[in-house]
Amino acid sequence: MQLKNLFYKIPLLATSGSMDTDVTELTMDSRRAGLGSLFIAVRGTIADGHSFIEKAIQNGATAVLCEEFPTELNPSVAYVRVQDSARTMGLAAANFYEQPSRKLKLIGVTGTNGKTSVATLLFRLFRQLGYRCGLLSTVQNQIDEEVIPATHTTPDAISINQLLTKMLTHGCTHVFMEVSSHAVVQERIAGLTFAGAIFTNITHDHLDFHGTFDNYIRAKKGFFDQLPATAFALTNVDDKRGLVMIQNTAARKETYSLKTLATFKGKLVADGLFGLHMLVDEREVWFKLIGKFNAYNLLSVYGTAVLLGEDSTEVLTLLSGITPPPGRFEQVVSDDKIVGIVDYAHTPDALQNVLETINNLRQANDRGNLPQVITVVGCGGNRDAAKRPIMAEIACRFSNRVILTSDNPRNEDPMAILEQMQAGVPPIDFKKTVTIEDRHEAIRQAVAMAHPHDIILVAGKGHETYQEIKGVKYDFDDRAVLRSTFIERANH
Ligand SMILES: CC(=O)N[C@H]1[C@@H](OP(=O)(O)OP(=O)(O)OC[C@H]2O[C@@H](n3ccc(=O)[nH]c3=O)[C@H](O)[C@@H]2O)O[C@H](CO)[C@@H](O)[C@@H]1O[C@H](C)C(=O)N[C@@H](C)C(=O)N[C@H](CCC(=O)O)C(=O)O
Ligand SMILES: Nc1ncnc2c1ncn2[C@@H]1O[C@H](COP(=O)(O)OP(=O)(O)OP(=O)(O)O)[C@@H](O)[C@H]1O
Ligand SMILES: N[C@H](CCC[C@H](N)C(=O)O)C(=O)O
Ligand SMILES: [Mg+2]
Repeated sequence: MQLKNLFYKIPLLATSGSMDTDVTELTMDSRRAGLGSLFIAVRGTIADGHSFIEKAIQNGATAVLCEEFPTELNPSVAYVRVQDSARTMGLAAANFYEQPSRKLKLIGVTGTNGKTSVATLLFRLFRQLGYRCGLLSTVQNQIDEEVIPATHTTPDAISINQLLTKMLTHGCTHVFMEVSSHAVVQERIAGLTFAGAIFTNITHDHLDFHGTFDNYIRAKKGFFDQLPATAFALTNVDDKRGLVMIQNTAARKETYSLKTLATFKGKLVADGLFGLHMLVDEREVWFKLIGKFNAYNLLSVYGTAVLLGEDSTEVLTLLSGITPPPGRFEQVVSDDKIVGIVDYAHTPDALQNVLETINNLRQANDRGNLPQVITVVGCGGNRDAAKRPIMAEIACRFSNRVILTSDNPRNEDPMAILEQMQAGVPPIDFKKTVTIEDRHEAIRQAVAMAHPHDIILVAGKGHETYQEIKGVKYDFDDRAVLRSTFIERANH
């Protein structure tokens, strides 16, 4: 595609060289530039893409998109200067791939918790309704049957447009994607045309990246502010910030609630290990998902399907048979009936929700004793440090025993993270808390502490199959470790 077509309707500040230059691919990484590439220089959190312009040209880039021209311009290269190269990258990627998001129904899900759950439920529901669908999620990307590993919750703008194009080629009509707050701030969704957007909730997370809670709210709201008038914006009005999200959107405003009047109204009748018993728009339904938070997820999925024109009865019938995504309240039970629960709760709110759910589900034995709740939990390195003591305190408040351990320490010292967690343990709970850096050993100890019918919550990693330490991803799967430890126990 010629540069001038690539920048169709995109405001440019200056150009140098020929706008007829042919561009064969887009890249924001000089190491990936090849012959005919347009290299997009983005200012990142660690490096400044502008310092790699020369490298990209050496690797074959024939055009450069940047916010500042290099002091020396190469006469055989075309340069384009813009106000914001990350945003322009999104707009240009949409032009380059001929606006794939406009050719299908793209639904974005944002919120601190529940994005993967809602996007995956929608994907599964719409496949059962007979559509070919795409999914962009933390767990994996999917083009109908085909699974493509995910590196991010929301990929970069070039990858999104490439994936959408592939989805179109495979005949997909609906795509469900998670929109992380990082993605909004870094303009990974610029240039996409959404048919609908969903807000789940907002609580403490990622303050390392956003600085303040207000900035974090603004980031999420930024998604709704960008929506076109043709889209719908479906928000959870039971969340304190639910209405703030849609305050300035041009999209059609729709709401869901378990507590108050809303476009889609639900009521929780009962929840237990069987799942959820709800009234949805006055109709009685049983779902297989566990925990009150999933009542919200299901209601938003139902609302979205109805807003997309699906028959409400068929939607409820299909939804009642749907199972949760991997690593979300996933149960691994030992032969002697110790209940292991692996859950991706990695924020204070999610941890509290999942532990409250577990506490509500506990049933006393014949002698009137309640089973113990043993929680194994850690907090990620190079991520929000403020949540560490809070999560430790929550684990203590809702558990009989707590084992603090590692969860992707990344480039931080694992013991330093654990010390920050320990700072949140109230003195009264010192006795029931231990710290075991090695996650495998931590799970082993939890199993050793457990009696039949006790519940072991292993929180934070869910579907993850690795433990990331100093840039290396070691194989690690909470579910597999629980299973093998249960077998070891049975053999002793
Ligand atoms: C903090 C963060 O979001 N970082 C993302 C960001 O990287 P960055 O700003 O650090 O990039 P950088 O290393 O400073 O480099 C700046 C630019 O120079 C370029 N470069 C760099 C080196 C070189 O030799 N040549 C070159 O061209 C880079 O390609 C980049 O364009 O832009 C990159 C490209 O899009 C992302 O891969 C990267 O995600 C990192 C790996 C990451 O871990 N991100 C996490 C925090 C994240 O985004 N998480 C959210 C989910 C959160 C949630 O769900 O709760 C997500 O959407 O996944
Ligand atoms: N609607 C919800 N409200 C609160 N907590 C939830 C909700 N849905 C799921 N959770 C909890 O949060 C955890 C993560 O859920 P999920 O993976 O769906 O969230 P996410 O928003 O995709 O997370 P991430 O930011 O890592 O992509 C679940 O394992 C569960 O414990
Ligand atoms: N999408 C989140 C996932 C956190 C999962 C947890 N296991 C961790 O590594 O902190 C992030 O990248 O911050
Ligand atoms: Mg997710």
